[in-house]
Amino acid sequence: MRKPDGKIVLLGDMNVGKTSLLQRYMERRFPDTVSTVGGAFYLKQWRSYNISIWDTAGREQFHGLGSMYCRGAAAVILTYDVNHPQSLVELEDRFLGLTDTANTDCLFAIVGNKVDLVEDRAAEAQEKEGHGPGTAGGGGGGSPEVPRQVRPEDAVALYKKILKYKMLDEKEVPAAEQMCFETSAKTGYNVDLLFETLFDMVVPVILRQRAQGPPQTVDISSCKTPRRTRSGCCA
Ligand SMILES: Nc1nc2c(ncn2[C@@H]2O[C@H](COP(=O)(O)OP(=O)(O)OP(=O)(O)O)[C@@H](O)[C@H]2O)c(=O)[nH]1
Ligand SMILES: [Mg+2]
Repeated sequence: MRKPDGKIVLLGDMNVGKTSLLQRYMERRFPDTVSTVGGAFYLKQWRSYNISIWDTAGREQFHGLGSMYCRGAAAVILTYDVNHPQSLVELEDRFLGLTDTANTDCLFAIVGNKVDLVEDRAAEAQEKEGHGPGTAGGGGGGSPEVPRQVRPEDAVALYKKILKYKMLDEKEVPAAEQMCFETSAKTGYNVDLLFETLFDMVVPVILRQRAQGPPQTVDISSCKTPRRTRSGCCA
């Protein structure tokens, strides 16, 4: 198997839908999932590049593994559930520190999943107000207020905090609006957009890394053969 050219890692609290997002993208379906143990990866060929996408466990007991999975990552997808504000807070408190082992030019995407549930609640609220589904788009009072738990602006604020934490200049990295997504693994909403936007962004990172060469490699062919001393040590 050819070594992957780049690595993308999904991080986030348990139950936010990391495995479901990856399965929706790779297998085009929304199967029942079990809580992930450790981690697993898929290989995706994108243009002429092999990209590994790592799914990690959100459960606290596997937390220590996170920084290992992030080692050398070209992009990290920080995932939360739009219906659970605490899952966004956890990204900053618990998961961001794990990305210290990623590449220095690692890209960050912030993904609010399960957006279909927001729409479900909106439909329920609409029904309660006496507008059946048949009246949808019929004007009148318009959509009722959606009982939204996490607003897109909250994700943008986190993205900006990440740039500060990483000491990155806002002008030199993709804009927050480009890197914050709302998705539904259940319906497939924005799932292709998320992964394919990242693949396109990761390719130049891979090319840059190749041009720079592997950072900590010693070229042994350029080393002189050591002279052996009588004691057997090298001089
Ligand atoms: N309604 C809805 N449910 C979802 C969505 N994505 C995932 N789920 C459900 O949420 C639950 C958890 O999904 P997983 O993909 O296993 O979550 P995870 O983040 O991988 O969880 P860990 O592996 O424990 O870290 C499952 O019951 C999924 O069916 C979504 O977009 N919409
Ligand atoms: Mg999982």
